[in-house]
Amino acid sequence: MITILNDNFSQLNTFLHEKSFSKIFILVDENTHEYCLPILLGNMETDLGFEILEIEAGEEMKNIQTANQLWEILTEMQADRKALVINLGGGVITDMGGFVASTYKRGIQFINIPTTLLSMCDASIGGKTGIDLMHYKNMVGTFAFPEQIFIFPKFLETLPFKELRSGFAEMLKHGLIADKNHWDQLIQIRKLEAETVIPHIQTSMNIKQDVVDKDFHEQNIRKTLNFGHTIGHAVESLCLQQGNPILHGEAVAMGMIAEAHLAYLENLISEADASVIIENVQRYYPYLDINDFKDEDITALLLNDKKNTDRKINFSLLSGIGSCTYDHQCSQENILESLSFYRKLNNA
Ligand SMILES: NC(=O)c1ccc[n+]([C@@H]2O[C@H](COP(=O)([O-])OP(=O)(O)OC[C@H]3O[C@@H](n4cnc5c(N)ncnc54)[C@H](O)[C@@H]3O)[C@@H](O)[C@H]2O)c1
Ligand SMILES: O=C(O)C(=O)C[C@@H](O)[C@H](O)[C@H](O)COP(=O)(O)O
Ligand SMILES: [Zn+2]
Repeated sequence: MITILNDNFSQLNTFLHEKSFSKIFILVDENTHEYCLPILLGNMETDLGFEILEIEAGEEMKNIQTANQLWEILTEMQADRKALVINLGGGVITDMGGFVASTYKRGIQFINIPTTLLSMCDASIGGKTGIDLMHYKNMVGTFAFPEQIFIFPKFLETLPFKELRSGFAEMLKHGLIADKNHWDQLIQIRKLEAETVIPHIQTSMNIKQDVVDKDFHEQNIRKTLNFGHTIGHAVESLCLQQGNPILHGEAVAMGMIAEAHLAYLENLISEADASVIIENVQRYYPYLDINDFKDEDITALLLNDKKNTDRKINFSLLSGIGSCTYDHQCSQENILESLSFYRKLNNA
């Protein structure tokens, strides 16, 4: 269940009061420790004891070493099966905290309190938890629902612009795959800031939740939430491998541009729709230089995508603005042409 919190966090307090947890473990990174934890602790009313678990910020921390440290700390602190993990942070924290909680002692309960735009609209919802393996994105993980998701949009007031823009990419994706009206509303936004995006969070969350409700384990329609991610994750992985990580939403924005062109090449959308999508995504995101990446290296990562079957790359591609297909296999020629198209945008 998703709840938008009042200023005094009363719904969270009721939740903590009604359940019989033994202890609370609050997972934060260094930034959510500084900016969000004081707000949570200032409003949280409970007799339960709590501990703060802090990790460094960033995608590079979303790995087995961090998970192992957290499992060890929970063990040393004698967290039992009635302990509650509160994930207070962005997608790295909700992915990591959900993964650690859903595997520790074969699963303890956790809640998500997302603090980035990306985690409010996307990562905190839907129960995908996980960590990266080497530079491969989200290769190890679980499907595990949080007990609750509590949204407090005012957390966005301290979020850096680049992070806000990263989350906006997933919102644009939600519009493109499922709701043209949402897309149309979003592209009216001239200046990305907390104030201009907050009114659109609820719609974006609902789109994600609706898709997940229909297909929790990603057997069919949930694959549409991966639009932009087949190429986007490959590029994000290569940047991670080089020790030069980019933000997830930046990779998704790049991936949506390349995959919009790919949908056109595969005769799924018109050239006019592809142009509208590409031009609008470009308005928000600076060009991401992929010239250092060879086609073979990108293709090798595409061949490891989680949506693949029988060694075939299954794309989730738009069939219009507001609709999306999945399990679409493209010609190798068109895949390479979509990368080449993206590279040329630099000089356009
Ligand atoms: N599970 C899913 O369904 C899902 C969906 C989308 C993305 N993801 C994953 O989410 C991750 C990206 O999430 P993200 O963009 O939230 O990144 P993130 O968790 O790294 O947070 C971004 C940055 O913002 C800081 N921050 C967070 N809240 C803040 C606040 N209120 N004020 C100031 N600083 C704050 C963080 O410390 C961090 O430096 C990726 O690993 C991606 O793969 C998962
Ligand atoms: O929830 C989903 O399903 C998504 O695909 C949402 C994506 O935005 C998100 O990045 C997700 O973590 C990608 O999942 P993956 O299975 O491709 O790793
Ligand atoms: Zn994503």
